[in-house]
Amino acid sequence: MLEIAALSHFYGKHQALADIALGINQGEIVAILGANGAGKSTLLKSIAGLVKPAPGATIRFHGQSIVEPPAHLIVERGIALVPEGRGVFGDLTVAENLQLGAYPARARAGEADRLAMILQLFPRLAERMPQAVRTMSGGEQQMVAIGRALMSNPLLLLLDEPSLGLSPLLSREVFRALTQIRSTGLSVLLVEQNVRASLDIADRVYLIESGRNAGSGPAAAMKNDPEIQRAYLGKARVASTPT
Ligand SMILES: Nc1ncnc2c1ncn2[C@@H]1O[C@H](COP(=O)(O)OP(=O)(O)OP(=O)(O)O)[C@@H](O)[C@H]1O
Repeated sequence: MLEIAALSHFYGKHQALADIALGINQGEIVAILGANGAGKSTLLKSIAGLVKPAPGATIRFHGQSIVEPPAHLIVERGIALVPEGRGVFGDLTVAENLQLGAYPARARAGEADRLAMILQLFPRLAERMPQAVRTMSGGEQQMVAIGRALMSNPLLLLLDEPSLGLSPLLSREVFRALTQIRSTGLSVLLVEQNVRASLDIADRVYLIESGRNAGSGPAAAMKNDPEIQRAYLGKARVASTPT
């Protein structure tokens, strides 16, 4: 459903992405792993139309190019970004934030059903519809942010560090929700510093180093890869020959 080739991006003279290639199929969770500054957020922003790729890039969604359209038209095609730091409106209530998510034309049909699905996904939001979002915990705010993105009726959800700053309990709730979202047929592109949890829920993984593709494969295989374990899961390298 999403195909990316030759994606580069420059911030002034600094090249944040260099020739990235990536694909996502319908109903998949794909995780992007990489060190701080590797270019993961820039990749998500490029897909969402918030930063423009260098000339020559291909980004196709359901066969149509999304390199040119502005961000609000990319939302209309069915791509929703939950940015790092969530981007919720703190002074507005949970209900108002969710309602704002339903602004695209594609979200008008079935809005009530979608809201019901989101409240089933995150029952604690149902209890707090009139509460101002700034008075909620970080995890609850993340649920609002994901719920608001889902209100736009997306086909692909882009998530930037959804578990950042959350307690282990709330992180688990968010990751469980992502697997439920996948079961409805949506695709998820996930950038996460919680590598273990993302390998547990992802179908496939791409590694990015200094803005370049550095490997990819099924999450299950990646979990057992000694290099991944050493670089991302904090496991010491085991000597291959006894001394
Ligand atoms: N607006 C900007 N202007 C200039 N340089 C930027 C800008 N945004 C990001 N960069 C630089 O581009 C590179 C990639 O940044 P990006 O935020 O995409 O990385 P990341 O992998 O998401 O990092 P992190 O895990 O720390 O969030 C970094 O070197 C960063 O300093």
